[in-house]
Amino acid sequence: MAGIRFGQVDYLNTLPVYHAFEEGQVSFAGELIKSPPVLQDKMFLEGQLEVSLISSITYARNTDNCLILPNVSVSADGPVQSILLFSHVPVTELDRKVVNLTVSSVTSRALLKVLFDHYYHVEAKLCTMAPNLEQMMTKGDGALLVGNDAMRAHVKVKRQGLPYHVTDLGEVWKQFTGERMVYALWIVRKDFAKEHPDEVNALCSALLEAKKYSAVNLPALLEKGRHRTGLPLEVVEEYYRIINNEFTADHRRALLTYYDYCYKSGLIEERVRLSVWGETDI
Ligand SMILES: C=C(O[C@@H]1C=C(C(=O)O)C=C[C@H]1O)C(=O)O
Repeated sequence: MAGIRFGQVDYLNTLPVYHAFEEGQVSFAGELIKSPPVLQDKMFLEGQLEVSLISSITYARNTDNCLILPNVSVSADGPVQSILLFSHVPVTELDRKVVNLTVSSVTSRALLKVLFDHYYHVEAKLCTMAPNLEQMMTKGDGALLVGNDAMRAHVKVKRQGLPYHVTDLGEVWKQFTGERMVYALWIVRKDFAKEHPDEVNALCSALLEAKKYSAVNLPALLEKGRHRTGLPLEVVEEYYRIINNEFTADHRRALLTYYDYCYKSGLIEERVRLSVWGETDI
């Protein structure tokens, strides 16, 4: 019996999927391993995890040994509230300015580049930095933050009345393409899936059960999210109305649109096909 090493990104947007596992309400044959998204991508690619939440762009860059698990993603249809560009000037004035991008993200860094290239027509100098709003804004004209970091920074900007422009990339992407945005996918290593199809099927069922558990136990999920992030309850509530963990035909079309623009911006080398577990011959 193979123990699945199952990667967990400890962000508010993935908690609706992991909550039931953490509570021991739903189980699978293996263990959860927590880390930030970039490290998670690395661990998965190095073979230290069999299944993981992976940034959408990382899947596109590594399709050879990856299969998407069906029915699950991290996405939002329009404003997402956790992929935020803070800037001293309006985005259209960031041409030739320095924008510091969090090291914690991959998909959103590529999304910003796509929007700069194809929507804003802005050529900024993009640097990467640790996710610290103050330092990022001191050393540059803009700062891209994701996940809990972005949400905490936004609360701080509002509370302290900091004079920053705040741009929600999910909202801009929707204005630009009319599509939702798929930020991350749950992926299994193809070689593992080939050898252990029953375990992978069981995990897919467990993921569906886990999502259902969160939906029917929403108050407990909200409380856990609030406690874990220190964010106000109403912010967590609003966020869970926005974050979507499905993976439908609309999500797939939106994801392929994102990959198309990433390709046009030179961020991926080939056009991408989506290989989904249970639908693709391996
Ligand atoms: C929407 C988000 O999705 C996340 C964004 C990621 C990225 O930009 O690479 C990776 C994992 C996701 O959980 C977010 O964190 O705000």
